[in-house]
Amino acid sequence: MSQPTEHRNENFIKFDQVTKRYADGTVAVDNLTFDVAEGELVTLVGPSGCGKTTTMKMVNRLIEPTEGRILLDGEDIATVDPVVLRRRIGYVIQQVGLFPHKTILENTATVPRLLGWQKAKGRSRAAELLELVGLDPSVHGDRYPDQLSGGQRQRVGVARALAADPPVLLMDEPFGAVDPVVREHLQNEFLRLQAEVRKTVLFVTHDIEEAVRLGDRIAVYGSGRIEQFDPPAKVLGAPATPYVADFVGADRGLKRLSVTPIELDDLEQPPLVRLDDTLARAAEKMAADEARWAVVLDDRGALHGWVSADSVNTAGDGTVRDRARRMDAWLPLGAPLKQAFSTMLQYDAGWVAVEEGERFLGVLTPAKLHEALRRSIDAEERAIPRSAVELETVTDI
Ligand SMILES: Nc1ncnc2c1ncn2[C@@H]1O[C@H](COP(=O)(O)OP(=O)(O)OP(=O)(O)O)[C@@H](O)[C@H]1O
Repeated sequence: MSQPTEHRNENFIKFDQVTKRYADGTVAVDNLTFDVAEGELVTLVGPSGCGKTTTMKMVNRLIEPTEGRILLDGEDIATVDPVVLRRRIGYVIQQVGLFPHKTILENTATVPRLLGWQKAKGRSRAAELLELVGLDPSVHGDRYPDQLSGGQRQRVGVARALAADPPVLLMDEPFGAVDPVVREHLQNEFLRLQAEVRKTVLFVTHDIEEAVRLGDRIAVYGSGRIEQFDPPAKVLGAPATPYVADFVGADRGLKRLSVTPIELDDLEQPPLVRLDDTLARAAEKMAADEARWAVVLDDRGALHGWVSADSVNTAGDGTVRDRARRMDAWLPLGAPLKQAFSTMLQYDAGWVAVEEGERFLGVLTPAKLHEALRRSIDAEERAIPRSAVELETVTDI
């Protein structure tokens, strides 16, 4: 199902000077030009009435442009029969529109059945899809839509849109009607799913947090126009216009936490001791670094926990194993800073260990996290690597 990225078409969906003027004269979309790469997830974000839905519905020809062309994989969609076109495009909307008198399995198999698949093949494909979106077909498959929660119904909507394996997905506020906790859950699941199926996705939302979390790139809409079309970190770090800065909000520094990865240069290197080291040896290492604690690694070099200088100094003979405390707060390199921050809070810890595979790389402290965030903003504005940013002052927390 996945597309080989090396052959990725950089303009899989192409908007070429597209304008939509409704009969009453409203210009919903004004001379829009942008490209979406194959396998890319682009979020369209902006206030109500700015033209996001109109943009999206022109792709599956529910709305026809007044001027300009839209190309899908090089083909002008105006020349394609809309019914044929829509088979290549999955469509997920907020009010999922499941058939109330059909079971979940039958609902999911709707498109394969329309395409003339055998019933058994359609059902097995539907079961596969339900599993993919996190619903157990043996539990939920024979239920009816009103026997599912709102979040579960949205998942069925996604499964149904994927059923005929279309290369393109259009999603119009698909998670807009569920509460924030369920929404975050659905977003994470959708990201996991997208990593697997690699569809080319246009995703409409009015929620900047959602746009940032999901998009490979974000199109920030003003009235009928795109004000900025960039990756999330760039939109947050270097808003192209005062309008975008205002739209992404004063707390954009905070939002950046979720799109800024932990890098090797962000890590501190506390003294390292092994479980089998003697306490005397551990005390020596910490004294040499004037450190109040050391990270404890197990025999394989993976994180075991930590040991404090106090507990080592006051002990007699023995090994670190006797005094070490377990520490489960660790993250992989590249995890977002936001995850590091919430892990620190969850474990009430002054640091988190960062690993690659099972190899311990160093620790991230609150001061380093703050520094990484400041560097990333500066780096984005000046288009230089984060490690190249010189900070004038670094606040110790
Ligand atoms: N059929 C129509 N006739 C006239 N004007 C329309 C029609 N459909 C939409 N519009 C207008 O076009 C503009 C863009 O609408 P659109 O639905 O694309 O916006 P949107 O960004 O998706 O908004 P929302 O987030 O509220 O769904 C709005 O001013 C809207 O009132």
